[in-house]
Amino acid sequence: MAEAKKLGGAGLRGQVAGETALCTVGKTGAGLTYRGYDITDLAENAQFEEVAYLLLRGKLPNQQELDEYKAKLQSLRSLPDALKLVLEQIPKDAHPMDVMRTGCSMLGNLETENDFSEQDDKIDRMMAVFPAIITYWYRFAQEGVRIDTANTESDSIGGVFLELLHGKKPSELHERVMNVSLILYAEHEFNASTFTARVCASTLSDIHSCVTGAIGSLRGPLHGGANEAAMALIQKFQTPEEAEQGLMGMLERKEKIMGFGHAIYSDSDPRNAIIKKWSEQLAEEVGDTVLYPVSVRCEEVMWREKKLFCNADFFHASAYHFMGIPTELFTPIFVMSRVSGWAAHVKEQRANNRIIRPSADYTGPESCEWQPIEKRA
Ligand SMILES: CC(=O)SCCNC(=O)CCNC(=O)[C@H](O)C(C)(C)COP(=O)(O)OP(=O)(O)OC[C@H]1O[C@@H](n2cnc3c(N)ncnc32)[C@H](O)[C@@H]1OP(=O)(O)O
Ligand SMILES: O=C([O-])CC(=O)C(=O)O
Repeated sequence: MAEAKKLGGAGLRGQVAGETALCTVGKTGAGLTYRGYDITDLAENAQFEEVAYLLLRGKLPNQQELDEYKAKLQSLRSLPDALKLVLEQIPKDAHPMDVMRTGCSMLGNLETENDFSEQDDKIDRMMAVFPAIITYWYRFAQEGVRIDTANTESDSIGGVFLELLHGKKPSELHERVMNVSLILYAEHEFNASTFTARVCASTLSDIHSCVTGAIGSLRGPLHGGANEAAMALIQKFQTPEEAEQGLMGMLERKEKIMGFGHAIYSDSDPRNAIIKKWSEQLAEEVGDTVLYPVSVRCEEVMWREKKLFCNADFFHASAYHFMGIPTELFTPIFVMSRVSGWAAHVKEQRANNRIIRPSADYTGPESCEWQPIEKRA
């Protein structure tokens, strides 16, 4: 087992900023658990809804609880007319993460959380309606159609997303891969977007504000946006040899390679092996002879040259692409999943709250003398 990564320096790295019972990340150099369950077991055996229930309600559901939870989510999939109207106003070339942010914020105006006793219902509603928000806007902006988001054959969040996006029930394989992907992305301790949510929660703000802020943090290419950036990278190359040459040049120019490295893991991200396996299977299904081999070569080169490994985002890029998902929708899928983790953290923060307010080392000027405006340079 690898040594734990040496943590220090800027970015609050290595500093404990609170407690959580939700997740461990890289505890022995690798490894990821949600409430004590290993990510590999969850990805192999669970439905995403079971994992969301585990995070949000504190235990794995029994069959009746799972059926009731899924039925509840199914009943909450329709969009309010006022939200549809807002989505229809958003430019067709907007970034879908901005659409998610606006959609979540508008939902908070229409269905405001007035009291924390309402938190579970508000969270269930967000879980149910996020796939509807993004696909309603996308299909309206791209095709001018107004889809009925409440009416689907699929009953899983991943299946509903694919069905609303493509206008037909997905294959079993695609629904399964979406399910695995949503499980892998659901929770990751005090990552940047979750910490954003917790800081917001610590002021006793409402759940929609916490999640809207978290969406903004997830959008950046150093965090969730890396899956889109990884797609842009691998699409540049036609062969593994071209990829090798391209990467060597980027490394020489000291460019960041998106989808590689991690703030906590030292030598692997346990989510990578899982999604890589599914990406390979999807590559076989679509007869791909370019993107998957290019991705594998990128992985080899980065490890050989820099000891940098693929994080969760890298093989998600090819996997999503093989399922016909447009690149700009990759990070919104992360939102559809991570809302479960964010919301679980908000609940945890609220249950034992103190406002999060660290200190800073001051580096500015000392004791300046006041200058009237006419005397200033
Ligand atoms: C789901 C997720 O959010 S996973 C993360 C997704 N983000 C990405 O894939 C973006 C690319 N990766 C990165 O930018 C970084 O690895 C981060 C943001 C994930 C972690 O950042 P840090 O904790 O600061 O990384 P770390 O301390 O390990 O960096 C060590 C060195 O490796 C370099 N490095 C780290 N990742 C990369 C990379 N992907 N490409 C090139 N160089 C890198 C750093 O620049 C640093 O070099 P330096 O010492 O010369 O400055
Ligand atoms: O933990 C992190 O810093 C980033 C990450 O992998 C995640 O949020 O899934």
